[in-house]
Amino acid sequence: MTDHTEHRLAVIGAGVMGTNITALATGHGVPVVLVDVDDEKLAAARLTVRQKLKHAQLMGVLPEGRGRGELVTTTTLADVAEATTVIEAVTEVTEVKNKVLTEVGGLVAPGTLVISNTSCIPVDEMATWVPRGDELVGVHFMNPAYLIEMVEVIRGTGTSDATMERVTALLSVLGREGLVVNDAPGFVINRLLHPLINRAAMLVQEGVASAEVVDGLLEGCLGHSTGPLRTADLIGVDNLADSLVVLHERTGDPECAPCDLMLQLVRDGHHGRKTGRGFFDYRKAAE
Ligand SMILES: NC(=O)c1ccc[n+]([C@@H]2O[C@H](COP(=O)([O-])OP(=O)(O)OC[C@H]3O[C@@H](n4cnc5c(N)ncnc54)[C@H](O)[C@@H]3O)[C@@H](O)[C@H]2O)c1
Repeated sequence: MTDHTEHRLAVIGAGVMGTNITALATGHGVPVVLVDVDDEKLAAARLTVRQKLKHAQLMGVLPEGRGRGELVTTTTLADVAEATTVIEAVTEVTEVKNKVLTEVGGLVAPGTLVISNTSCIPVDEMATWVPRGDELVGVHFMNPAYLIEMVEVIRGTGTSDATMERVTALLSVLGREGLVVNDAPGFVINRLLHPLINRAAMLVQEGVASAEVVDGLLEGCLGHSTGPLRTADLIGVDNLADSLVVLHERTGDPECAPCDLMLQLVRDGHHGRKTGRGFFDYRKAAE
C-alpha cells in the first residue's frame, strides 16, 4: 500500500467529472494538475472544485490531518509528464479520447498509471491507442465522485497485475472501494443505466407520462434515490447522448440509440444541471 504523499495526479478534462475527481483527490491530500483545452472551463473549474471541497468538508467525507493537495490548472498537455497517474476525463467522443490518449502515451514515462474515466468505450479498444496498453485501466468514478465511495474498475484483457495493484493503491488513498469487472461496451453500470434513461426519455417523448411522473414512479415504487431523468440531468444530457452513441455503435442494440427528445435537448443547449435546464428546469432553484 502507498500513502497520499506518493501520488501526483494529472486529470485531463475539467468538466463535470474532471472537477469531481480533482475535488476528491485534492480533498485527500493528493496534488492535481488539471488540464483542459478551454481556459474558461479551467477558470470555472477552479471555482467548482472549491465549492465541491466545501461541500465535502460539510458532509464530513474528507480525511482528517492530511491538508489539501495543490491544484494547478493548465492548457498544456505536456504538463502531465511528471504525474504518477494520469486520469483521462475528456468528452465521450471516440476521436477526442483517441487523440488525447495517444498524446498522453507519448508524454508519460513507463510505470505511469493511465486511467480512463470513459462511460462506455472498451478498455481494450483504448489500449491500442497507447504504447503500453498493460498500464491502462478503466475507473468509472461515479458522480459526485467525492461522495460516492464505490467505483467500477474495468480490467482490459491486457491490463497487467502490476497495474491492478497500482490502481488499488490509488483508490485506497482516495478512500474509494473498487469492484472489478471485465471489459465490454458500457461495462456493467452504463450497459444497464443508459438504456434505462433512454427508455425513460422515450416514455416522455411518447406522452405516456411527464418527466416528473416517470421519475416519481421509479423513486416511489422502485426505490431509486434519484429518478432516471434527474440522473440524466446530473450526468449531462450531452454526455449521455454521446455515451449512448458509443454503446449503440458497439452493441447494435436499438435501445441504445439516443431518442429524439434527448437529441433535441442537446441541440437546444439544455444539457441538464450544468446549463440550468435539461429534462427539468433548475433555474428557479438557483435563484
Ligand atoms: N457526467 C457524468 O456523470 C459521468 C460519470 C462517469 C463518467 N463520465 C465520463 O467522464 C468523461 C468526462 O465527462 P464529463 O461529464 O465530465 O464531460 P464534460 O463535457 O462536462 O467535460 C469534458 C471536458 O473535456 C474537455 N476536453 C475536450 N477535449 C479535450 C482535449 N483534447 N484536451 C483536454 N480537455 C478536453 C472539455 O473542454 C470539457 O471541459 C466522459 O468520458 C464521460 O462519459 C461522466
